[in-house]
Amino acid sequence: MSSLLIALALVLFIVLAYLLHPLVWLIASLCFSPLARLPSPPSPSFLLGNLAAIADQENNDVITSWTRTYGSTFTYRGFIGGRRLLTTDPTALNYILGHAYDYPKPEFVRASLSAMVAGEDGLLTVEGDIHRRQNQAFTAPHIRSLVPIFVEKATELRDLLCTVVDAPVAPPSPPPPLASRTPRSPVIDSFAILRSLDPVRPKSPMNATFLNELPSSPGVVIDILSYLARATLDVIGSAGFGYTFNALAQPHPSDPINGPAPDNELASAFAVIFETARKFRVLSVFQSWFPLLRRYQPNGASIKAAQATIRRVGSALIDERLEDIGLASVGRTDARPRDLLSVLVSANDASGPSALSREEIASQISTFLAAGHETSASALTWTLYALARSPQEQGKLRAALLRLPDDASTDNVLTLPELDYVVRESLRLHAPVSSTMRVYAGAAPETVVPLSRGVRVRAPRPLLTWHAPAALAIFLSLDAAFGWSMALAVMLCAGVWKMRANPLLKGECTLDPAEWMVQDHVRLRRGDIITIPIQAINRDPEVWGEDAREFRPSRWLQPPPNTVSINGLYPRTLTFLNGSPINGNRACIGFRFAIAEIKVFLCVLLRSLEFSIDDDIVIEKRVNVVTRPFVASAPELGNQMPLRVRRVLS
Ligand code: HEM
Repeated sequence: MSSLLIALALVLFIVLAYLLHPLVWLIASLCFSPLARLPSPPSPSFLLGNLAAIADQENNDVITSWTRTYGSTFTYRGFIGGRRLLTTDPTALNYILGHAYDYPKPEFVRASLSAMVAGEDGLLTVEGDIHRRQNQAFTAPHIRSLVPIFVEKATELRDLLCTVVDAPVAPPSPPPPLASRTPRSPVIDSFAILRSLDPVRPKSPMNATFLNELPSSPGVVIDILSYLARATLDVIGSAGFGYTFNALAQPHPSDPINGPAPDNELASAFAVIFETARKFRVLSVFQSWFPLLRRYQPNGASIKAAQATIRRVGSALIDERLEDIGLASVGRTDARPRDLLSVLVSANDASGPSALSREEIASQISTFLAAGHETSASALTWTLYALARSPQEQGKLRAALLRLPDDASTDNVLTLPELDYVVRESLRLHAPVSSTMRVYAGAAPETVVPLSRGVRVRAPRPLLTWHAPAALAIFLSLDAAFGWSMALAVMLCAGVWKMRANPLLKGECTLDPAEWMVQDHVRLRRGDIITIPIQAINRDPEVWGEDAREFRPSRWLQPPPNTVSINGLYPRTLTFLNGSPINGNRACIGFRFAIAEIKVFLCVLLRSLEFSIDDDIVIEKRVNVVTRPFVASAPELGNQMPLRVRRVLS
């Protein structure tokens, strides 16, 4: 009987240890991680630490205020007080991002991303060898050939907006029937297409045929985010995997951001997955620490159905690509832009050692969508917002775009300095992905990250102070008086009380210079989490000067010398993450795609349309994977960007 009890107790202990080991790890790291010696802002909540402030950093600018108080490297509190390193130090960032395989995304971030991309094999989530293989297969030499798709979709959007502006009360034309495959146009390397597609513009107010085009025309307020979200969904469908979502052609989608094109099965399936992955719930915080809880999904059945749809459609798309490759090998092919999936399938030597499996390729479809749809929509939305707030900059850019020659080539547009400066400035100021995370997972249990700006570290205290002998004396006298168990209980209570009063554990930082010393490196223990505040780094006044928060494209004519320290893929910003190719590079693989898409859309839209924003509208940001706008006075209406749109008079 007693051996049965012991066995049961052992099993119970093992189960409890398994369930609670993340908690034990967290408490141990609170005491033993070298991060415990770094300053930390006060934590307003025991359970969620500073997570709420971090989530709202775009509006409250909390990181700038913390860096002003604690320096460029410090910690903040996560779940039950767990410390996370936050650094804007350029040397530390280059080091961490440049050693990508020692600093992968934390496990809980990968788990939530793979839930979003409906698979564990997407480029966003895999690490190490698998990532290396996929990266080799995923090259971007075909981005230029995709430009006609961008032009086509931008033109469709412009025409749709013109229709709305011309007839504000009439709904746009009904959608054409949905098809699963994009009819692809031949490759055209000329922006002459823009001229031929420019809509007829009124010559003067006297000749204007539309009331809206008179100079006094108030224009029409349009939620530009919903239109851009649908346009970029169409773009990634066509250019990413040759699939027609026809989202732009949907006249009145009920929820264009979260649930576009409801009668399109793939769009509906993605809407289910993304909506679930995006919801911030306290449950998600617990799920990130206790993997067992991830088995519970509030709408598990619909997620499974959505994943099955994505797999089925993905598989059919791969079959089509393989068929195309077969036709091409016997010389039966036409000159049309090849979508990214085609490139991936044809670059995949199925018999070679680094071949991607069918599942790995299929995962890329959802990866392209997850990574390349809302990011581009967000970037375009914020660029139009910035231009709407700066009519002068908008006018300058439009004038440059209208000066482009009739036979302008793709290169003429993509390298136009005025357009380039606006895109750089907008992506610096409004990075669609405003932060990311890494975890130290190197071979050594502890490591050192170099810093250029230094870090304050609490000076070590001598191990043996008078406290230790005093505590021993008290324990012995309590033991003599009341027995060892009572003595132990009293000592434990006293210990907990003392720990609560400890500023280190309370999360307070008095910054008393006597207590702190400055180091040129920061120590990390395996498992320590690092937050990379992309947006805060892009706006760092130490790098960009005191006007870092202003939209001033001309700063790119001669960027401050300091900015070279930010080794971004898109130079001098971290918007697409790092540009360092050493030791595994986890920067944005779709960066050329995104830049070309944004530039083409701006070129097509701004030549014909003018954007402004009413003075009484205050826009704030909500960050959930991607940064989205909402109207401060009407947050219940969800994400939107109401801009006033008018036609441009020639
Ligand atoms: C303005 C638009 C975009 C922005 C700001 C952006 C930003 C980023 C960032 C910051 C990362 C790194 C995330 C991390 O490791 O924590 C990333 C990764 C990635 N992006 Fe983008 N992205 C954009 C558009 C695109 C597009 C259009 C595509 C595809 C067509 C794409 C595909 C990817 C992929 C596959 C990764 C994972 C790369 C890897 O881990 O090796 N992105 N992106």
